Amino acid sequence: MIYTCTLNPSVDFIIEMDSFEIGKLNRTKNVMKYPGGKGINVSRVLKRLGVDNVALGFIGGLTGDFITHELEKEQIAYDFVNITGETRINLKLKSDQETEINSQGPSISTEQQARLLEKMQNLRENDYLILAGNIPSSLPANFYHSILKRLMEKKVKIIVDTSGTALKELISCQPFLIKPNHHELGDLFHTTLTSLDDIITYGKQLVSMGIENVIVSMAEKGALFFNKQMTLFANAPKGDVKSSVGAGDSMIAGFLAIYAKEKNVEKAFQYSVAAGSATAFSPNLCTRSQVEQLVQKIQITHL
Ligand SMILES: Nc1ncnc2c1ncn2[C@@H]1O[C@H](COP(=O)(O)OP(=O)(O)OP(=O)(O)O)[C@@H](O)[C@H]1O
Ligand SMILES: O=P(O)(O)OC[C@@]1(O)O[C@H](CO)[C@@H](O)[C@@H]1O
Repeated sequence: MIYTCTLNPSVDFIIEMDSFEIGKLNRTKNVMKYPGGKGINVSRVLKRLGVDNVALGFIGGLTGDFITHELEKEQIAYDFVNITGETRINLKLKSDQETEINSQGPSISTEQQARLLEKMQNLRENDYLILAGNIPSSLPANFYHSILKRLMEKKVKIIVDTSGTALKELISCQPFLIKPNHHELGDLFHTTLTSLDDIITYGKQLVSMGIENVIVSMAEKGALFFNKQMTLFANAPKGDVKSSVGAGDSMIAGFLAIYAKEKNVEKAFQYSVAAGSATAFSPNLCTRSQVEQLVQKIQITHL
């Protein structure tokens, strides 16, 4: 089974405006709200790609009810820990540019933390667990690390999509897959990566440090894939970007949707880039038919 974990889910409130001026009265053209948070996005895209999965994490209040209701409509299984606080609302402003305002989120008690860790004890060998998003400030900074340590010996395949210190300390636990973007890859090594050659050097370094598979996304410049056997480059198709929110999450879902069934990393990587771009070209997350239309446009080059 595939599990996603979202420590700090959100209701993503999307506001479209013809123009947006700070300090002025702005009127909306369109507003939409979606269940969000990185793991929840992965769950939603996986389901659209025909892959059953279970969403884990913390949820609370009326905003939490909205999320579970939407997941039920999409027939996505979940097993959240209920918290007393209210799940956050994140604002995504779309005019000529995209502006995001992500809230801090509710605090989570030690008892609630323990309940999530307990649920994770049910995971078994060859299950996949996606840990996606930043760790909220009310949780210990090493919360992901504690999860990985518990699940490593059970041979659960762990996918991590986070950044900064949380990502750095997980490298030694040798996750199955990580997906930094090229800025996050540079941050890991305290540098700024400007050329493809630099990105390749540091991507390969992560594999030599024990990470099985690494995808480095580079927005409209495409993506790179690294493992012990191969280094691949994929172009990103051209299109009209509607919202890049969830593009990275869709890449993870796209990769796993193929890998979990076929164990073919090259095909999984191609599908991953198609899913990322299909989401960038959609107002919210991609659909299966959008991904399948784009996948033929993604060329994979062995480097
Ligand atoms: N402008 C774009 N044109 C085409 N594809 C894009 C564009 N922006 C993003 N993508 C697709 O989405 C993938 C992920 O994008 P990006 O590198 O921005 O990831 P990210 O920083 O994790 O994204 P996010 O945090 O917005 O989810 C890219 O590899 C590409 O396939
Ligand atoms: O505040 P975090 O946890 O870093 O990011 C949360 C978030 O921006 O990430 C998702 C897109 O990847 C959105 O659905 C959500 O609002």
